[in-house]
Amino acid sequence: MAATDLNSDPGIQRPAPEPPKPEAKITVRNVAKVFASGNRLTSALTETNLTVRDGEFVVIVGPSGCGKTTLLRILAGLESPSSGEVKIAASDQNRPLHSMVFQERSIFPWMSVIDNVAYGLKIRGVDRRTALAKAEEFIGKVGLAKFARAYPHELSGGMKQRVSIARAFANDPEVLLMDEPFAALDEQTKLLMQEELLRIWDENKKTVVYVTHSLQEAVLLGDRIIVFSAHPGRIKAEVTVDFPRPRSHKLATTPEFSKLTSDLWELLKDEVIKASRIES
Ligand SMILES: Nc1ncnc2c1ncn2[C@@H]1O[C@H](COP(=O)(O)OP(=O)(O)OP(=O)(O)O)[C@@H](O)[C@H]1O
Repeated sequence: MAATDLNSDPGIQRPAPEPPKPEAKITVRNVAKVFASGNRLTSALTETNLTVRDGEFVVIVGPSGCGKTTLLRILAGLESPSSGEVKIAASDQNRPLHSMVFQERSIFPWMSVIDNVAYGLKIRGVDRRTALAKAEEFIGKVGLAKFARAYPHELSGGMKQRVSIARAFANDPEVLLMDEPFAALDEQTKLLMQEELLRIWDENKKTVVYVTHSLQEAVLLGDRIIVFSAHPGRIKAEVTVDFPRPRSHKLATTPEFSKLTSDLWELLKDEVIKASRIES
C-alpha cells in the first residue's frame, strides 16, 4: 500500500498532534540515605524514585521522621545520598539550581527587606540596579511594597516568611524547595500565604517540591501528591490533583476537595500509626 502524504490531500483529517511531553526537571533514582551518628546508623530513605516535570508543583506528605526533609536537603545539595542519584536539569547556566524556603525564618536580621530579597541575585553577580528592581518586583508581589526598606525586627512572622518567599522567587531558581514554609504561622496568616503562593506560582510556574504535614494544604497547592511510608521512608503512593487553576480556598468548600483529602488520609493513616509506634 502506498504511503499517504497527509499534507498533500486537504480532504484527509490529520491526527491532532500529540501535546509535547514536559521534560523531567528533577530525577531521583534509587536514592537511599543512611545517617551515621557515633556507632548508630539511621536509615532515613530507601529506594526513592521520583520524576518531577518542568513547571510541576509536587507536594510530599508522610509521617514524622519518614525522610521528607532529608529528601529535600538532598535535592538542595545540603546532604549527599548514600546511594542512587539526583539530577536537576539546568535550562540556563546563569540561574541557580535551587532555592529553599524553610519553616523557620531564614532571612538576615541585619539586612533590609530589599537587600534580603536581592541577596541571591547580587551573589550571582547581577548588577545592583537590576537586582534591586527584581527584588522590588517580588516584594510587591508578596504585598510588602511599603516595607521594602524595613528591617526584619520590624516585621511580623508572616511578613518575614513573605520575605523568604519573595527572595526564593526573585532568585529565579530552576526549582523551588519548600519545607513546611507556613507551619509556624497562625491559621489566618497561613490561609493568606497559601493563596499568595498560589497566585505567585500561577504567574511563574516554577517547578516546586513542597513538604507539608497538612493534607488540605497538599490538595490545595499540588499538581501531584507523593505519599511517603513510615520510617525509613519510601514512596508509598502518588495522587494526581486535577482541580483546575487558578485555585483559592473556595476549592476547600467543595465535596471533591473533601473526598480527595479523606482518600489521602486513608493512604497515610497506617503509616502515621506505624510511625507513632516507632517513636514510642
Ligand atoms: N543529620 C542527621 N543525623 C542523624 N539522623 C538524622 C539526621 N537528619 C535526619 N536524621 C534522621 O533521619 C530520619 C528522617 O528525618 P527527616 O527530618 O528527613 O524526617 P521528616 O519526614 O522530615 O520528619 P518531620 O516530618 O518530623 O520533619 C529521622 O529518623 C531522623 O532522626
